[in-house]
Order: sequence, then C-alpha cells, then structure tokens
Amino acid sequence: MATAKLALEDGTIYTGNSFGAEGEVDGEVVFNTSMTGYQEILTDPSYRGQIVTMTYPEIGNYGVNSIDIEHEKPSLSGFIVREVSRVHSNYRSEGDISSYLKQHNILAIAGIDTRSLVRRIRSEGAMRGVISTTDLSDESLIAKAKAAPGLVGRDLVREVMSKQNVSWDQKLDEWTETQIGSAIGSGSGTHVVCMDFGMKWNIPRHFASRGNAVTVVPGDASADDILRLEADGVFLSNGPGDPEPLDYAHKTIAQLIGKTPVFGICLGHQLLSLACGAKTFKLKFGHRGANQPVIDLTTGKVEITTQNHGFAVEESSLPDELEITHRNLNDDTIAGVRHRSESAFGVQHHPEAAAGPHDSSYLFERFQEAMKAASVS
Ligand SMILES: NC(=O)CC[C@H](N)C(=O)O
Repeated sequence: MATAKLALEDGTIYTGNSFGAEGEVDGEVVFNTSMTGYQEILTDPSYRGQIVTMTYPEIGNYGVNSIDIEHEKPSLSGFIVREVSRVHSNYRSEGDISSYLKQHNILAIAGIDTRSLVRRIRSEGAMRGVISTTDLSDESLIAKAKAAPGLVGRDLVREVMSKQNVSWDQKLDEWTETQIGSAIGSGSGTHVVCMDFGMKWNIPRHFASRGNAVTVVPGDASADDILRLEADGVFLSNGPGDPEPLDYAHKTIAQLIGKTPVFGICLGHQLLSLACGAKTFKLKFGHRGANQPVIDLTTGKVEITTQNHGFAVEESSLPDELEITHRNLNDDTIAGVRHRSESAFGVQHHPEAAAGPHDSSYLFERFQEAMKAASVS
C-alpha cells in the first residue's frame, strides 16, 4: 500500500497507508463512534466536506453491498481507520471496501493511531485537515490544511441534493420492516413531500414502508411549487454543512409552516428552527455515532439514537413559538423542538437509524398522526 499522510491545521502529522483513491483532499476532520454501519456512513451525504475517522479499530470485515447504501455514491471527502480488515466475509457482501473507495475516488488512510487523533479532536475541536498520497512534505501539507475552506458559511447542500422532482417507492429491507412492526402500511394513502437537502435514503424508505406516497423535491424548491403538489405533509431532510447560509430554505420553510404539517430531521430540524427565528452554532467536535442518549421530554422516555451533526440550535436564541421537546443527555444540547401553535416539529438525531438502534422510529408515527389530524381539521 502506498504511503498517505494526514496533516491537521494545528501542525500535527499522521503517516499511514493509502487504501482508497490516490491524490489529495481537504476537509473538516471529525470522528464517528459507531461500531458498525461504515457503508451507511460513507454514503451519507451529510458528510460532504468532511474527513471521517472511525473510532472502531477494524473496518471492512463485512465488505460492501448494494443494499446498505444511503445515496448512490459516497460524498464525504476522506476516510480514516486504524486497520482495514484483510478479509471480508458476509452473506450479503459484494466486494471489499478498498475497491469500493477507489471506484468512487475517495481517499482513505489506514494504520494511524486513531485514538490519538480522536483525543486531539476532542480536546481542540474539529479541525481542518488534508490527506495526501502525492505531496508528502509535512510543511506543505500543514499549510494546505490551514488554507482549507472549512464548513462555516458554505452551501454544500446544492452539491448533493436532487435536481428534479422524483416519486419514491423503495421500501425498507425486510429485516428492518420487522423492527417497525405494526407501523407497516399505517400511513396508507397519505402523501409526503420530502425536501431533499442531501437526504439519507432510509428516510423515504421509512415513509414508503408505512404506505405513504412519497415525492422528493430539490431543497431549493419554492413553497408555491411544494404546495402545488397538495401533499398531506412536508418532510425536511438531513444534509451537509452549515444550516445558516441556506436562506432560500429558511424562507420556504417559513412559508410552509401553518399551511401543512412539517417534520424535520437533523439539518431539517436546524432549518425549521432557523425559519422560526432561532440561531444555530457550531459544536466543538459534533455528535457522530450510534449510541447517543436523547430524552423525549414529552414522555420522559430515553432513546438511544444515531447522530451525525456538527451544528446545533442555540438555546438562548429560541423564539417563544418553539418549545424544546428533546435533549441530548451527553451535553444537554437541544435535540428536538416543536411549534407551539402550528403542526411543525424537528429532531436533531436520526430516527431512520441507518445504521443504528430503532428507538426513535416512533417519530415517523408522530408525523403520520400530525398529517391525519391536519386532514380532518
Ligand atoms: N446529518 C445532518 O443533517 C447534519 C446537519 C448539519 N450539516 C450539521 O452538521 O449539523
């Protein structure tokens, strides 16, 4: 394997082996603590602009397949692991992770001390970095890391969202359907429009398995275009980067609230909050993993959740019309809000759980109930 280097903006260099594409890439270096689900992480469009480090020490053991993808291809900047499994073995496996990353031109580095890297990110915060197989000069790589654009103030959504309306009919895989049990088919006949800001595919799969008719529209669709579809509710998807510069989405969502039930996940929750006048801020190193505890304050129940976000809604900026419904129990940040007088709510975590526990899938039922309530009122 060729040598690859990772340089951070604080001047740290890690030397390892390349196991993906050759070349050079910059991005914000973050970490994910999930023990499984690397293919879902690789294909989650919310990682656009980021170099993702896995804390789990061996990655690739169950290979890759065409079922566990959350988008047609990976859109993250780079991937860092302690060790790539030399064998991949699973009845669903269709190939190995290294060939998959090469095929999609994603740089990846193995063989570095990921514990040291993660401790550095935890103490200093997420940092800009560069991975290279072509330039191995420490000085030059550190200068490139310092010059990298970072995430703040950039619109990365337009790089990953769909460009036209599509109707969606793919359902959850059979095993996941068994996990949501009686909810299968419960939304029959109800039409959901999903505003796509870089949506993970397991979200529309959840809607389709519940029997909803699903139309996916680009994240920059206007409120008029969306309302013309006469849906029973509008879903706001996850997506990459800083939610603050996406003013076209804030404006559209502000126009939708009160006219149709609205439900947002992750970036969608942040955009819903911004549309109501709240502010967002960048977390020190974000929440990325599959065991983040969240409390639903409306029921007192704790759910173990999948998360992937670097920004959050600023509590002191919350307007009166928004009420906090969920909190992250690790750091007490806002994990969910709802509108006090209109049918609109959002959560910071990922109830579609790809990959992760299914504790939060009740939120899809809450949205079904909100759409049914609106249709009879
Ligand atoms: N998964 C997401 O939707 C991420 C939201 C946003 N880009 C963040 O990092 O906070």
